Amino acid sequence: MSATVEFARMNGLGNKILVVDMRGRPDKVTPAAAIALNADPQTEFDQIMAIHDPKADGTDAFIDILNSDGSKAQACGNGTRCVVQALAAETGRKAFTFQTVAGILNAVEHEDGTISVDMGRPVFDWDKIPLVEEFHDTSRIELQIGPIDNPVLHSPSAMSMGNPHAIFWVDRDVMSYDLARFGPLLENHPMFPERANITLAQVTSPTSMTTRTWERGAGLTLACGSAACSAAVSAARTGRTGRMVTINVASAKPPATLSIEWRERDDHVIMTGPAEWKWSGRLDPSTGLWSRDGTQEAGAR
Ligand SMILES: N[C@@H](CCC[C@H](N)C(=O)O)C(=O)O
Repeated sequence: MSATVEFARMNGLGNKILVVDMRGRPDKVTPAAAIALNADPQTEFDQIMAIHDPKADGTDAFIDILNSDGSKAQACGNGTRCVVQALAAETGRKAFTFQTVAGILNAVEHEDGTISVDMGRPVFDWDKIPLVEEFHDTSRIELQIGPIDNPVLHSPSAMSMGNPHAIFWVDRDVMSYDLARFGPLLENHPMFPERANITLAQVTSPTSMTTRTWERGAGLTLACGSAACSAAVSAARTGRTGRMVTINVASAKPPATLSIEWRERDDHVIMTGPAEWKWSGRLDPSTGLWSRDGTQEAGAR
């Protein structure tokens, strides 16, 4: 293996994250490397968060985000917390400013180890989410799945949290829906020209809800931070909750919650939750060949 970089296998509430240190290099983690890493049970992941040298004044790093199918994502809330934890452990610093293709993100690690990320402002314009069809009100768009006269899921709230989301409101346990079946149909529905992350949300009180997400480019994951933010914003926008909610991410491992505030004063969405380091290794960003620190264990390719 040549030209390797350090990476950490991390857990963002069940979201499987690889944080890859690409600082000081001009190249990128290739889609082929991402697909190869995801094909190995030991390194399979939902997102790669590749840390690059900063491109803009006042930022600490540029973060390139890849889904497990090799496609690019514009935002990843759970992965951003993992990046903060990795850089905080390395530098002793607590506050960071990142740039992604979607804009600037500020984040801070708290004394109790939880991490808050300012995910920026939600976007509701139909052509910026984007949707293929004009909707004056994207808080309830015409889209349904299942029998026409008795749809299983219908009328989602659509928005962008840097990346496209559709939130379907359900009134029973989110685990009781066959999201593995409906997810791919909805992710790739013609309504979403750039595909979409698909979330089921059950509001359980004016300050709490449970979510479950089929992620664009990654499929059924155990948690999705930007989806949790989108569900919180959409719930407040439609009068289902207030602007501060606790999200029980239905499949989170270990069970955990995210706190989301859609801040009134500046319209920004603040997500707070945990991140967990699992193990470290080195990988080749062009091929995905990898090895684990402290063992002879290595990717088979
Ligand atoms: N798991 C992420 C979201 C990942 C990006 C998504 N799959 C996309 O393509 O938009 C999160 O925690 O936000």
